Amino acid sequence: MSVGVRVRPLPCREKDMEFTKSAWTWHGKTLTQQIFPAPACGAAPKRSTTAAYTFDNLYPPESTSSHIYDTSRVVEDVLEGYNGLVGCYGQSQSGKSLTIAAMTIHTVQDIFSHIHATAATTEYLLRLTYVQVHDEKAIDLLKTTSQPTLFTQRNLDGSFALHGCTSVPIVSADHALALVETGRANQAGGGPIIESQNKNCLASPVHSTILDLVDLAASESVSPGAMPMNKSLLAFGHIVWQYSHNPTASVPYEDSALTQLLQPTLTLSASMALLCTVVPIPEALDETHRTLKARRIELRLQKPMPHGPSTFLAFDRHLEKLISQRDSENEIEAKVQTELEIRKLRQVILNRDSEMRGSEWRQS
Ligand SMILES: Nc1ncnc2c1ncn2[C@@H]1O[C@H](COP(=O)(O)OP(=O)(O)OP(=O)(O)O)[C@@H](O)[C@H]1O
Repeated sequence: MSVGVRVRPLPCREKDMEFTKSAWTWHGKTLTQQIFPAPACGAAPKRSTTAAYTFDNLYPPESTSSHIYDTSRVVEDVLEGYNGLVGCYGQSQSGKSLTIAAMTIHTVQDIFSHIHATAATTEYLLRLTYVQVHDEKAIDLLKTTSQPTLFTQRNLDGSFALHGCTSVPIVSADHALALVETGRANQAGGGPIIESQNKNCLASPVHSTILDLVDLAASESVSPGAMPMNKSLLAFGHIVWQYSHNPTASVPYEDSALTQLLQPTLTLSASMALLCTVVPIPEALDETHRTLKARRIELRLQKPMPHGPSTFLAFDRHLEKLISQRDSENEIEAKVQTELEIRKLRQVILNRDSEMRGSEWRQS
């Protein structure tokens, strides 16, 4: 997993500019912060100390979002068949939403370029989910009707299944971006589920990969004394900390709604990029110090097992086949039989689009 830091351009406030000149420096992949402890009442000022942090990538204020995207490389891994997670965290107003929005645009554009480039040999079905975690409740941001609140259930194998989550089949990059734009919210995440199969062999396995892009809540919501304490962000941070310090211990996904949702991608077998966003202003020094404690994590990438043929992709393909069979049938009786099969399959697809959709892919 790569951990990168994006330093936001300074807000135009002269006093901050002066302070910052002496408080922050960055060079290569290292950010050095000068810390000025507040003097006790009536006491002489304490001497400042410095703290240096080195990351896989450091993006100074002039870095572009496309450069950040290119260096994170998660989408390349996803297109090779690994699950992936891109998460942004940091203090409020540090650029989390701006960064994740840019990453989303590049991601969907690259996925569709890849789909077009390989369309001769591979068939794809892309679906999009988008969920917000608020007050430990998962809310379906793509649900246009009532009941947007989702619930997770534990499967026998210990994994979590998300029930009733909408996953909309996506036809183009613009379609995906319009959906995300419509539902955008804080502490929200989701992304494409990509199913692919060899076009020339119906019996070949179907590969299914998930990419989650997550805009995490502001890091102040887990600072000492924060009320209410954001349980999901805290649990997410614990898992990341555990991966870097004790990677063989069992992972406490059950601790929060967010970590249950991210179970397929918040794992050492998935490709992960974490981006810490920071604002180099005096008020943010303490918060930034906490944000920057993220450390490099060694992954053990592993592709998810391919599915059998009973997947979304196979349903759609089978429906197309039945329709063309019905249209070319000469016998009226055979036409009716095929029509009945088509209706049955349409019902299955309709059901798939409602209740079980979310849980099916989470179980995969
Ligand atoms: N790299 C950047 N370049 C220019 N402007 C930026 C950059 N990062 C953030 N900003 C600006 O700072 C403001 C806050 O950004 P953004 O909403 O992305 O922060 P956030 O961390 O998601 O905030 P919050 O936690 O409050 O939701 C916005 O006006 C945004 O345009």
